[in-house]
Amino acid sequence: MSLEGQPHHNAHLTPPSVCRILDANLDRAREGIRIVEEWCRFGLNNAELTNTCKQMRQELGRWHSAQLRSARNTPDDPGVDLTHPREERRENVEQVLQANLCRVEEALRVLEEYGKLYDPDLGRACKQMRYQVYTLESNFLADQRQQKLKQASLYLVTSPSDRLFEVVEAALQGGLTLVQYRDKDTDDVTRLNTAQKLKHLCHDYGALFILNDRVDLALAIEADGVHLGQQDVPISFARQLLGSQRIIGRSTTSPEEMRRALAEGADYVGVGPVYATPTKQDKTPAGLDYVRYAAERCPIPWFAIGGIDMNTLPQVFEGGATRVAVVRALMQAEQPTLVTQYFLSQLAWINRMRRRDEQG
Ligand SMILES: Cc1ncc(COP(=O)(O)OP(=O)(O)O)c(N)n1
Ligand SMILES: Cc1nc(C(=O)O)sc1CCOP(=O)(O)O
Ligand SMILES: [Mg+2]
Repeated sequence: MSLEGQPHHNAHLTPPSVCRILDANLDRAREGIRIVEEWCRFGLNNAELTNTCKQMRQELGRWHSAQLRSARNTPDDPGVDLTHPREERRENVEQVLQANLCRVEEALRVLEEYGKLYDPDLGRACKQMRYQVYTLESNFLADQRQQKLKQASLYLVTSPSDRLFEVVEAALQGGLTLVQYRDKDTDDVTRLNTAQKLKHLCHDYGALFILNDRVDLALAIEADGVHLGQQDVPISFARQLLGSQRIIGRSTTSPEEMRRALAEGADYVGVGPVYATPTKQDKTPAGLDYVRYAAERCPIPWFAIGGIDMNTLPQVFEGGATRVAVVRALMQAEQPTLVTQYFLSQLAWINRMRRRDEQG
């Protein structure tokens, strides 16, 4: 496009069929961006992402000249009635967004290639926008992950079990939104396969999937993040490999460990063990005093962990916890869906109470 906003001087020589392709894909890209923009605005309340979308829509609008619009010939378009059953089913917001980001990327790629026949600047602009969409997609994913982390109040840390998938799925059906795969005793092939399957299961329910200890495997299976203890690799090392888009959690047992985890950029911390637990026998309990400390001082999401079950939950609440992580309470539950629902309802209640107290 020239400085005066006029298309390239060869534009009028562009064949009508190419103009039709450009017209259809300008529409497709703008519609897709609009769908994503609505979520950035109303779902995420994120002004920066909303603005990026808006600017892209406006730029595409500027390219949609009268010449391209007049090439439209909907009655003769054989693609109008073609749909795929997969396009008609969307299970959750993420699927809507994924599908539309994909649609936008494809449309921009088409515009980039055919656009060169209309005006080389259109090809260049669309290439740039395509990269912007990739960046948007990863910022967006990161934002979604952080939102989900903030909203999660119950965290299931798994233990080896013949019912592993059954229990995790039952808990997801009960509303669980955060799962960590933890198996200290198996081999890497099994760990990798299990992690892969669990990730898909969690994502089918819109839940986050975190891997315990292993940054390499988390990267390989594109997990949402990794959980690292004091004896695991440093957060800085994990951050270098995983980037800023993924979640890194850190176990802490004392104010000093919490201070370091915060300074190192952890996204959340484990606070415990609150009580002695057979699941982690070698760790001395930090007790409720440390829970109270976290309640007063921790500015990021923190999960009380260690010996938490339906009986100890009220004391943990009294200590100020609003999020808990459990192993046995769910892994050994006969009815994990019901137990999840019980925990979630208690956590929702305590969170309501805390918010009410904060508001005075
Ligand atoms: C949520 C959460 N908190 C703490 C831990 C414990 O991590 P770590 O100290 O590295 O011990 P292992 O789990 O690796 O035995 C956790 N996994 N999750
Ligand atoms: C894995 C783990 N980490 C802890 C910590 O304090 O860092 S306590 C713990 C085990 C928690 O198991 P349960 O819910 O069965 O008591
Ligand atoms: Mg560990």
